[in-house]
Amino acid sequence: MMSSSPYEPGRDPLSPNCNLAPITTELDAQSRLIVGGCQLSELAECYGTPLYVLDEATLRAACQSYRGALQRHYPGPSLPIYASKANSSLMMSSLVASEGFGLDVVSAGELLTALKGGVPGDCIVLHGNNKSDQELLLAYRNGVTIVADNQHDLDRLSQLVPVGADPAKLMLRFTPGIECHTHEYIRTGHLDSKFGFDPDQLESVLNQLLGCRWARLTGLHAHIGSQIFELEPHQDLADVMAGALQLARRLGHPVMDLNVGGGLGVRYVSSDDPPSIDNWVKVVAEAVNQACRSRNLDLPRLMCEPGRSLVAAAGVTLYRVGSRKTIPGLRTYLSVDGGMSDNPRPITYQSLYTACLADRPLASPDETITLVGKHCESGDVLLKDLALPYASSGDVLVVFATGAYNVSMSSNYNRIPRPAAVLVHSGHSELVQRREQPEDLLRYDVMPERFLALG
Ligand SMILES: Cc1ncc(COP(=O)(O)O)c(C=O)c1O
Ligand SMILES: N[C@@H](CCCC[NH3+])C(=O)O
Repeated sequence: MMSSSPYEPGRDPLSPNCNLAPITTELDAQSRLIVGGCQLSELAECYGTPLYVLDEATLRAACQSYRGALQRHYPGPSLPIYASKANSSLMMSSLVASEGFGLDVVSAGELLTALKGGVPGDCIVLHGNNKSDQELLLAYRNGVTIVADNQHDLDRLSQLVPVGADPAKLMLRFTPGIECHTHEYIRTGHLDSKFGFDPDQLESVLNQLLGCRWARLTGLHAHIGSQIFELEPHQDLADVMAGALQLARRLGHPVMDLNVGGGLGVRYVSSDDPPSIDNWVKVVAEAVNQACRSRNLDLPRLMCEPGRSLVAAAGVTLYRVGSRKTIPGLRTYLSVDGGMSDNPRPITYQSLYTACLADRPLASPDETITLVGKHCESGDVLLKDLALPYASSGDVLVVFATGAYNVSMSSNYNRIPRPAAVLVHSGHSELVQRREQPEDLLRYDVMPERFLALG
């Protein structure tokens, strides 16, 4: 049996998305795993489990790779924007802002988190295919750019912006009609998508916005999907978007922003081999540059919206091993103290992960187990066919690359409290999200009075 250790020294520290583990991962003298200078099993002891751990150096390395690559490969202005749906918190908002990033939000909750985390309103864009009036107003009042996804957005905004007041800053999202290979739930660029205007509608929407006082069109947006390893669809997108930019300018909109979305994939298992951040940016930047030059267009400000590739590799989740059940000749189930409520990706997208024991990452495996959570659901499987040294109750197990779309998609299924999250850096750990307690889950329950009267 092969060891499934994610400890891969020497992989690309400049492109965290190409690594299984955070870039600061190392072993101590007893071959126990250390991340950000902190021993993982000590973090589990100190903060309890399940525990989300985020490595600050990995987060900053990913941000700096995007920024550096945009500056190197794109001759015009640029602004990377963090897609905060991947992992939204006050700390993340503050960290990406300090790295010169803007931020993309899709709800009032994410928007408040960005603003309170210190991201200036004019560096935030609001997405969403069904924005509420409250969300539109909160965005408008804070100078946030609103990405109009459909006619409903335009109709509502035209009512909400006070007559004579500053116009809302608007981008138009359209579906570019580009297919890519990823799970069907996370594809967005094909025509049969709930997001964005149909490309055939673009001209009439652009005409509709000409001369309107309540909106100023600043840019165009498209996003083709998530966890994509191919580069060609992004090149095709650049060409489609440059065509749309040409149309908008010809019709009289002095549009300066071109937002090509996110989508760069990450390495979850050793067979995954995504492009590096530098390569992705280079291909996108060159394609936009070339598509604009061939149409004689002044270069727009290039915006991109990475989510997963910025945070996935920075995160690991720590669990404690609990019960085991062996069905002779069939399978051994090993249970941990979390599961589909803290990581719904395996049950939602059949996503694969890599895991090992925190204190024995290099030990030879003794058995192949199925790693399951504690939820009342047979599909609550975190990893199938995981080769591990024999794990006893109480051992700390690490699942890698959980920084993206784990805490942000977590739930309280079975009334299980959400885990705490800590940030690690140079041997220090800081709490960035408190652990929920069972009592917290009752906070919004209301017992109807007539039930109380029944005693
Ligand atoms: C509009 C938009 N921008 C950016 C992203 C971020 O994508 P990713 O996490 O794949 O980089 C998404 C998610 O797919 C999205 O819907
Ligand atoms: N939640 C998805 C990605 C969705 C991207 C948002 N449009 C995932 O975990 O892969």
